[in-house]
Amino acid sequence: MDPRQTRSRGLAGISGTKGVRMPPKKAKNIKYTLKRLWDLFKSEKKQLIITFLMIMLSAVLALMVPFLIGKAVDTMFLGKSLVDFDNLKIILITLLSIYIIDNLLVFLQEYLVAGISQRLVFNLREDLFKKLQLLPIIFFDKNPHGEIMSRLSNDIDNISVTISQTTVQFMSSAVNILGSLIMMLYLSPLMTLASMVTIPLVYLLTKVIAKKTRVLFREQQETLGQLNSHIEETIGGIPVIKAFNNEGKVIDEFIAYNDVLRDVGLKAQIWSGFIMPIMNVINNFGFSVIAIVGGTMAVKGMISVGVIASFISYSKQFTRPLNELANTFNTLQSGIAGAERVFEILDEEEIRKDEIDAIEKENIDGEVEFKNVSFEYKKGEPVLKNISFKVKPGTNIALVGPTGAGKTTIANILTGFYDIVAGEILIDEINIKDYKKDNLRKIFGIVLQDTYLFSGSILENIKYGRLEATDEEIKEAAKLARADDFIMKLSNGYDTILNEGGTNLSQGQRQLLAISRAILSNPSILILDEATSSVDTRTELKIQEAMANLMEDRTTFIIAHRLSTIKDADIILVIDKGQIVESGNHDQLIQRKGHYYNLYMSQFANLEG
Ligand SMILES: Nc1ncnc2c1ncn2[C@@H]1O[C@H](COP(=O)(O)OP(=O)(O)OP(=O)(O)O)[C@@H](O)[C@H]1O
Repeated sequence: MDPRQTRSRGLAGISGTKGVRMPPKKAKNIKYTLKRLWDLFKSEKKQLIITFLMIMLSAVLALMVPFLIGKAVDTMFLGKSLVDFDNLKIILITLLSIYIIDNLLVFLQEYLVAGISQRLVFNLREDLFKKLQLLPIIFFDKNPHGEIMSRLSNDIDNISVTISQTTVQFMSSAVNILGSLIMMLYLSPLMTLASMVTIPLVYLLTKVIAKKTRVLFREQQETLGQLNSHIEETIGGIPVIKAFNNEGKVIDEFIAYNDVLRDVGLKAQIWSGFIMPIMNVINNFGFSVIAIVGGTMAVKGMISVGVIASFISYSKQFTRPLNELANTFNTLQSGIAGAERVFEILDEEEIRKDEIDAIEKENIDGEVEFKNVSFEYKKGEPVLKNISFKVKPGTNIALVGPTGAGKTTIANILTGFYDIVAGEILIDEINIKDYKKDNLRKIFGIVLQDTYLFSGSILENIKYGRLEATDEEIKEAAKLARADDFIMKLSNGYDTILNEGGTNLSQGQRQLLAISRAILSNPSILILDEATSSVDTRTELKIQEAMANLMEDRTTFIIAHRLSTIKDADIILVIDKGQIVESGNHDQLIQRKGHYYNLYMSQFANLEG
């Protein structure tokens, strides 16, 4: 069976090149990929050696078959009218035993290789998933999530199929080719020479087709990744798609990706499908040459008919693995394409490891200083320029400024989620780079506008703030966060199961849970992204009370949208185009009649009672 057909289930067999954005094709380093794949096999050395020994035994048995067939034929051509039945009986029983043992060995080989392949991809899958946890957030900004998932599922699947189908194939083909060649040479060097005429043809054909299919298989996997990320994005954005009546648009986009996938898939299959028919033609040509040479030799009395029969069998045993190897090469191309994509992620740069002398500080006061900090998400596109400020522990800092100014970015780099390009960020006079990563994470509590909640109970979701917290501590935190009221009104209370993303709660409720989480984690520095969307006044009041509880005695950065929050802040940093354009408290800034004054007049003045 063609191994590629087993893989073409579901979406995994589609692709093409028109209409849809395709990444530029780079010439990949096949040797490097093969070496990495080979390294994976090292842990399975013992099993591989056992498999190889079985394959050798299988091959020796298989090599005896044509020889015995030749002998059986010759029992009938003894020059007398009688057939040598005694001898024939022994030969036939031997042949039967060989067939049985050979098939048993084949079964055992398959069994062993299935184990090897499953263990290898099990490890690879685990390595890849662990790697994802070690990658910086910027990696996930750059790579669509559906595409990453595609590598974890489809590409790993491809590698698994390739390993299980090619390992035995390569070993047995090599042994069989060598063995039959020896037997052919032993039977008739002249006929062996004649049967070799086709080998350069086979070599050329494999090379040309493999080159073509490797590119196509890679293209196919890439398009599949794009299709998956389109699906993922579409499912995630269903409410928006429906609200704006954009079903037709996303369907059209899907069809475009699907078209491309079908075209590339088709091309890959057609090219790899060329191999077998062309091989058959070449083989038949080879057999004709052998028949002519062998026939002539038999007529001249140089060899017996039995030898010709044996020879033809051996030459079949010689060309069959050669054909299979050519075919396996295609499966290998698809596996290599998958492996390249998996290794690409495994080779991504991880978040820096803790230095040996990384600092661990138990009690953080919460003093924060930015010294000439610059930052860019994309090289050459600065988002923050030369930011400097210093705040004492317990200060309440409001970040204000037009949309896109860089307020969220300041929070992002403070937590160490992104590495800065220049300058220093200090917490309690220690550079955040010098802290142990775990320590740094514990310093911060973050409450974003759009809280991420996982599928699971409310209790588990709050517990995310501090995994070792007891149920009592969790409930205490929820009470302080004013979330307890609404939780108790739910039919299952704290055990209520949330959907992925917490979509069965209101936005206000989600934010109260986020505050509960932050209270539970008891951080030294808080980062709050105030919600812009309006919630009902009662919930709003609760959120404000909860936030006030949370902010008490902590250094707090608030990406502020409400006038009351801004007015209460100890310091307002006015950010514009990635720079601090003004700082001070509300009264000072109003008096200055600068940026803040203008912002205040345009956004808030009419709100004041
Ligand atoms: N993950 C990212 N990758 C690349 N660019 C980004 C990323 N996040 C933000 N930016 C860019 O950085 C700039 C600052 O964005 P930031 O989110 O910090 O603004 P903001 O002041 O918080 O805006 P808002 O008030 O709308 O939330 C914007 O131009 C934005 O396009």
